[in-house]
Amino acid sequence: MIGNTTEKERTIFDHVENTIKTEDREIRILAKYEEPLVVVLGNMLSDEECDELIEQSREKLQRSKIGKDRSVDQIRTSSGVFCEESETVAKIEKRISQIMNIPISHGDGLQILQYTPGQEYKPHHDFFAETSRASANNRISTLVMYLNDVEEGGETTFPMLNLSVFPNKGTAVYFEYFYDNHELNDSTLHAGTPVMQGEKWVATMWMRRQIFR
Ligand SMILES: O=C(O)CCC(=O)C(=O)O
Ligand SMILES: [Fe+2]
Repeated sequence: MIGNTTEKERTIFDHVENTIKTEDREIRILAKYEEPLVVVLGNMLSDEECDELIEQSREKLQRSKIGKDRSVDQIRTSSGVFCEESETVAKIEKRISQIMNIPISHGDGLQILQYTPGQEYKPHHDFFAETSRASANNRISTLVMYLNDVEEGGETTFPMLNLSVFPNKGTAVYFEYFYDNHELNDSTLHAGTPVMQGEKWVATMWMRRQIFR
């Protein structure tokens, strides 16, 4: 029914069964929130892949902290680094592209974040405000992959949906915000709550509407 505002919005993520068969891995759909679409995915990454991404990035984070003024960002207190290309990264990116249903050339690149106790990512949107230059090729969807188990804290919360996703090694949360209804986009507001104990590592892929790299 075209023009009927109660009609469900079209989604990018078009997987219907409980399993997504990518070229090299079977991903499980564990939970779904319908509008806006938020999907919790199991078996996204192997333990070895998670460990490799963490180890690669730990060294780079240490290097990037030297000499850089560690100015305090009020919104995001974690440390982040973009992955360098490697065989593992290429394999994971191919899988991500099949899950997110968008060519990987639309991606920002794989960003690794590390949170130590007390660190957090305050509520934010992943898309850019219409007034910003970056919005010319805005982000439309996100995949956050959990690279380790967190002892306490560090949930990804969606405060407008009253939804919390707990970090579990190898699982992921997907959400999208390219809807015609801007209220749906706005309701993808999300946060990484403070880590209470242990470390939290995530890998994030943001996809753009058009080719980005
Ligand atoms: O760490 C999290 O749980 C959320 C990360 C996030 O929001 C992002 O990378 O855009
Ligand atoms: Fe985010």
